[in-house]
Amino acid sequence: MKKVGLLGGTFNPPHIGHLIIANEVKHALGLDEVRLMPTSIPPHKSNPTDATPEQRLRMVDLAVEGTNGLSVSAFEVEQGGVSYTFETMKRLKEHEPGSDFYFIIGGDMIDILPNWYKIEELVKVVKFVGVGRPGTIGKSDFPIRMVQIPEIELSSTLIRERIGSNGTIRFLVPEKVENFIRLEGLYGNPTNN
Ligand SMILES: Nc1ncnc2c1ncn2[C@@H]1O[C@H](COP(=O)(O)OP(=O)(O)OP(=O)(O)O)[C@@H](O)[C@H]1O
Ligand SMILES: O=C(O)c1ccc[n+]([C@@H]2O[C@H](COP(=O)([O-])O)[C@@H](O)[C@H]2O)c1
Repeated sequence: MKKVGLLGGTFNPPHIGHLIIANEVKHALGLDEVRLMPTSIPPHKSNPTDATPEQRLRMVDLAVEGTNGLSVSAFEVEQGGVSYTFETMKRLKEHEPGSDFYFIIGGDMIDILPNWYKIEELVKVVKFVGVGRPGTIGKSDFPIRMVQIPEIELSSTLIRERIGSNGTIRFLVPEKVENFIRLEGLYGNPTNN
């Protein structure tokens, strides 16, 4: 079986924290690849109005460009609607019966896992892999394999706030993502710092 990691997220925008997580888990668990998979409509947060699903997908594409073993999955964006992980995994497993999926989540998601759609059934069809995140508890009664990573206090929220206040986002997002944000004029005032 091919060992495939999935890092689902809103990626509004993707930041280096996402890349660190994906790469650390890939190496720690010896996965064949990790796919970053942007949601269409995220289930547990308000639907972003500042970037379209296609723009978020494009930014993830740029973020993984040239990386070894990291790629992007357009599966949820193409499906449309609310991206419930249970539904996604059911369909993905049908598409790829030869793959074993590892769904990667950060501490904030671990904390709200009991509220996920059909979680009791979901934990039976997918292996959850957890990573710590500053400011979260990151513990669960559900089976989650924890991977130790160098934790980073970085979020898409911080990136959006920095751009909005004309602050620097240099090194916090891949250079190509920053260029795209500026070109498209996303998140308010594109920074020149
Ligand atoms: N700094 C981080 N440390 C650990 N996990 C993270 C980090 N940033 C994001 N994640 C995890 O990556 C996945 C996708 O995150 P998402 O795209 O929602 O980014 P975010 O930074 O949490 O966004 P926002 O600030 O808009 O809520 C989630 O499982 C989240 O827990
Ligand atoms: O299926 C659910 O109920 C569910 C609830 C919250 C989050 N998720 C998934 O977890 C991933 C990270 O979510 P988010 O909100 O941090 O972008 C993303 O792939 C979501 O679809 C899934």
